[in-house]
Amino acid sequence: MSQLAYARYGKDNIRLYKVHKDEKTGVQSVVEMTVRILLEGDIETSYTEADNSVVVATDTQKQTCYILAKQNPIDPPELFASIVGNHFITTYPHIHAAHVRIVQHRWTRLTVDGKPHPHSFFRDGAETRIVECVARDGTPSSAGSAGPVGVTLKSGIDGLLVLKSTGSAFYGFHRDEYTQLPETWDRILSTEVESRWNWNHFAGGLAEIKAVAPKFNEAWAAARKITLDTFAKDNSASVQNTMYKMCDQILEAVPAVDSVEYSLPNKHYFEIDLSWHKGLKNTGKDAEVFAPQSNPNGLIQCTVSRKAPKARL
Ligand SMILES: O=c1[nH]c(=O)c2[nH]c(=O)[nH]c2[nH]1
Repeated sequence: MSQLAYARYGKDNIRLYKVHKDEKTGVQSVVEMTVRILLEGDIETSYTEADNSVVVATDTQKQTCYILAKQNPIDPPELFASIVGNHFITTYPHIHAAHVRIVQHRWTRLTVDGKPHPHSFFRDGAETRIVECVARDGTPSSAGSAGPVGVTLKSGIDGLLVLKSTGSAFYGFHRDEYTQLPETWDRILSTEVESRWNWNHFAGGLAEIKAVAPKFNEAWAAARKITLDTFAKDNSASVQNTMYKMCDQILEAVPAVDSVEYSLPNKHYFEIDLSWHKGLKNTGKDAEVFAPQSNPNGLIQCTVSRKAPKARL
């Protein structure tokens, strides 16, 4: 008659903050994140037969997250996500996969009287750092997905809002009887960056991830710098071309990453013709006052992977 085709459950929106206190210097460092844990495994009977004996309560998952945060570093978030995921698949024989998503929020150290303040921070924007981790013991779940043993990691950036007031063009695009958009050689370009970089699979699981842990912050810093520098410096022919250049450079900079994804809304700023008012010039090279648009917006996406090596004949 019916069968359970998909089943995952867990705790979402676990808010977590950890402070590191350097007793010698008095300098404190803070990390704040929001965690989602979803478990898969032999949990079908909890849905179909009201059998709660297979349920690791979502409250237990939340408590575990706090305990693991106390016992382990939570930075880099890729490592902490893997520690949490690994815990669930190694502690419970019937749990075969743990999906852990971390959103890390910004707390940037304040500069006061020209010096970094030892314990005060500010939120310098809505940008977040993202980690999506899947830890698997290799056993397929009764109602869920299957995948290789080990840990799969995806890292990224969300909510990084950028704008350039020139240095962007869009011309030469296909024209037909449906086309109204004029070509432009100078436009405003604004987007809210959503990017992801997919790490080579960690078949060695947590031990392998611990061994390369410093790479994750380096990769995040490189991806962020490449994104911002390319956005600023590229004489953009289109969102498509600029985002491809970003992907290409991240693949070059981080050898352990095998693909990079971007999803970029094109946040339009429309020129306003004010010539009806005393002949005011506000279009083309005279454009100064624009109308920012909320929607609709363009949405440009791509995934760029490494070229497969040529097959030998
Ligand atoms: O960079 C752009 N890419 C497009 O595909 C597109 N389409 C559009 O109307 N404006 C733009 N800009």
